[in-house]
Amino acid sequence: MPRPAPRDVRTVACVGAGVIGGGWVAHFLARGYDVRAWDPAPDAEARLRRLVDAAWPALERLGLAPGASPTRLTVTDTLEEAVSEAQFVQESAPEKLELKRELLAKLDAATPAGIVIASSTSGYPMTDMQTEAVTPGRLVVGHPFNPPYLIPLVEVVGGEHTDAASVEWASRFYEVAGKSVITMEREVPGFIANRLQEALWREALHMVANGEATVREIDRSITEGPGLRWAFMGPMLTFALAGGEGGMAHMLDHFGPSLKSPWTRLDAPELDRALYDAVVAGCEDASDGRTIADLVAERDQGVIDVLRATGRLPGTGAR
Ligand SMILES: NC(=O)C1=CN([C@@H]2O[C@H](COP(=O)(O)OP(=O)(O)OC[C@H]3O[C@@H](n4cnc5c(N)ncnc54)[C@H](O)[C@@H]3O)[C@@H](O)[C@H]2O)C=CC1
Ligand SMILES: C[N+](C)(C)CC(=O)CC(=O)[O-]
Repeated sequence: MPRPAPRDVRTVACVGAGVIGGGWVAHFLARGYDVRAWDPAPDAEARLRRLVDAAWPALERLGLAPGASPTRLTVTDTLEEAVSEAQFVQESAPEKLELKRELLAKLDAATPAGIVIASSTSGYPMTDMQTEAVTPGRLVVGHPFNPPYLIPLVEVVGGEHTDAASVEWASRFYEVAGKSVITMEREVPGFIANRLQEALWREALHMVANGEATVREIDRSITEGPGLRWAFMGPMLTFALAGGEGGMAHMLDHFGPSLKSPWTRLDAPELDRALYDAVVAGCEDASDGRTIADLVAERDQGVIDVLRATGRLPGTGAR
């Protein structure tokens, strides 16, 4: 099967169907693709269909592509059946390097020649994952954000043995499929957004471990503060405005020295039992009795509201 033009893709395979694989399945179904999914867990199909059913009301509110339907999902018994007729493959298996290496090699062997295979990895460079594949030139990273059916961004990057044409094809395909793409020129562990998120997360864990802030305060500090700005203006331009009429130059002259202040801690905290328990208990407390399903519905509505308010609601994806 030759590599189709991105616009001509009709069938997508999703391998690994947990939180992210399931989210990709929901996204591709809503965009009008036929989706073939495989996951080795015995309860995977029931879990996946529950996830799609829970996401569908939000996707209907956003607007479905013509012909989009959950009935266009086929869950297969084997990996080979999932990918044998796929025109694009999205891998979303657990974040374990050896597992990713073996799985990507299996996918490479089972997927028709030339078809692009993307990994959802949240941090491994493709160079480290493509070591066992016979044709690594078509393997790319396509890093999504949870839930992939609502958050537009995908970070796309190849490894040392990836063809530039595969990276370009994947970027174009994701755009056709309704995503907002950053195509990275070079590999950076954690890509762009996770490198930033992890810095914030690391400091949050330090604060919980040291009793400096509660989970609830940490979350409010973002949702009532910088998070409101970040939904439409990133941290760079936001800080340029901190320099008043002098813009970023004045901001750097004024606040640059504070980069060396003790707020910036470079080492990750030890994730020991006490910190683990404090973070889990803090999240339970901050949930105020809401279940995970309640929080998912609340998050989905919140993301839709923000996209709508900032004029970024995606189109229905008619191709
Ligand atoms: N959870 C998140 O917020 C995000 C996760 N990711 C990435 O997505 C990938 C999947 O993560 P999650 O969905 O969170 O994990 P998950 O644990 O929810 O799902 C993983 C799924 O993979 C299945 N699986 C296990 N072994 C497998 C194999 N050999 N082949 C295929 N599937 C297999 C499991 O049965 C499970 O359903 C990881 O690479 C992760 O780094 C990326 C962005 C966000
Ligand atoms: C927690 N995580 C590192 C797996 C998160 C991501 O990779 C992206 C996201 O959804 O924030």
